Amino acid sequence: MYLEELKRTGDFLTLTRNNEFHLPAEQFTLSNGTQVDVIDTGVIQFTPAQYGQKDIVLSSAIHGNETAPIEICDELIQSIINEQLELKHRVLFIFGNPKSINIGERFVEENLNRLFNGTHAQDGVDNQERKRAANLERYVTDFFTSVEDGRYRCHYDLHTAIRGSKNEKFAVYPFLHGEPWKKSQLQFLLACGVNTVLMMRSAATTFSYFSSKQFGADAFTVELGQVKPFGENDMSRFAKTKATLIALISQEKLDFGKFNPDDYELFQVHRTINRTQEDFTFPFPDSAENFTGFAKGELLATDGETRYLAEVEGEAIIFPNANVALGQRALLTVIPMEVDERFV
Ligand SMILES: O=C(O)CCC(=O)N[C@@H](CCC(=O)O)C(=O)O
Ligand SMILES: [Zn+2]
Repeated sequence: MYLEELKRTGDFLTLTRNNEFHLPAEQFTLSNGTQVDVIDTGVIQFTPAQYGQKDIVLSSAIHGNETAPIEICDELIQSIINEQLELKHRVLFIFGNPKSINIGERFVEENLNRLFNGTHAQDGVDNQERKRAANLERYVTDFFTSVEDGRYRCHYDLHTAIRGSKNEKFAVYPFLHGEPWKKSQLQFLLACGVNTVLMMRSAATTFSYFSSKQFGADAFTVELGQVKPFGENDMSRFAKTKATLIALISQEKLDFGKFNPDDYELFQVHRTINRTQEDFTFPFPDSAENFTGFAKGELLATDGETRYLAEVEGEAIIFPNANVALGQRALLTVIPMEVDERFV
């Protein structure tokens, strides 16, 4: 039904926004031999006739108001369908939460990025975001497992942060359960304009953790700047990211040259502070940026009767959000770390 329009315009984002919850699967082949599979609303897979060793997932709009990554992926999808960009590898694009894009909000009923790794099936709750998390898990599983074993897998889940950040772009490296972090991934992120990486130290319910844990994918949550409405993003700030993503999907191999540890600012998570009480506050204003450091003993947050004080000099705040649901993460704190033997 919708195929002729999609073939003509390549505008999968509009098609997705016009079908908030479901789109019937369809398939067609580009004249360059790439097979296009629309799997559901917001989910489209490209399979070149002769594909290389990489299986690549690029997701955006897991939070609907984080528009810059949506615009980047929209442009990439259009150039693939319009045949200006030819792929070397299998690629799955995902616009996570179409309805939340349309209402310009982080989520509709429940934060989609807290529902992966099976959390969508817990507590007897049912809503569209839970259904979507279950479906997205299934689509990613099919994408990674419908080809032979032993292929290279990666998943970049693209976001923007609610607050400004001292380090404008940064990535979250999901907990690897003791496996080493990869210098080549730091190099890829640097080429995307992301020199700052946070190492998580525990399991999570995020999309990137799901792909990392379940499929051994090189997976990251990538924060590309601050949340802005459509049309207000300065796309020149994402030029390196877009160029590197294009290189990833259209070139056999990427060459980053020699690894230099001085190119990076690395942090490890010091602790996670959850909101457990209605009365949860921060002592700092909404203008306080991610990566702001606090002196040892300074107040970081108050959760009911509990006062959280900085435990180490320079403990820095990431993603402070006093409005999260009870039981959810309201703040991460991080401390600097160096490249050492745990990186390969
Ligand atoms: O700026 C904020 O407060 C949140 C930005 C955002 O959506 N971040 C992700 C990070 C996911 C991760 O920890 O890997 C999120 O909170 O879901
Ligand atoms: Zn987000």
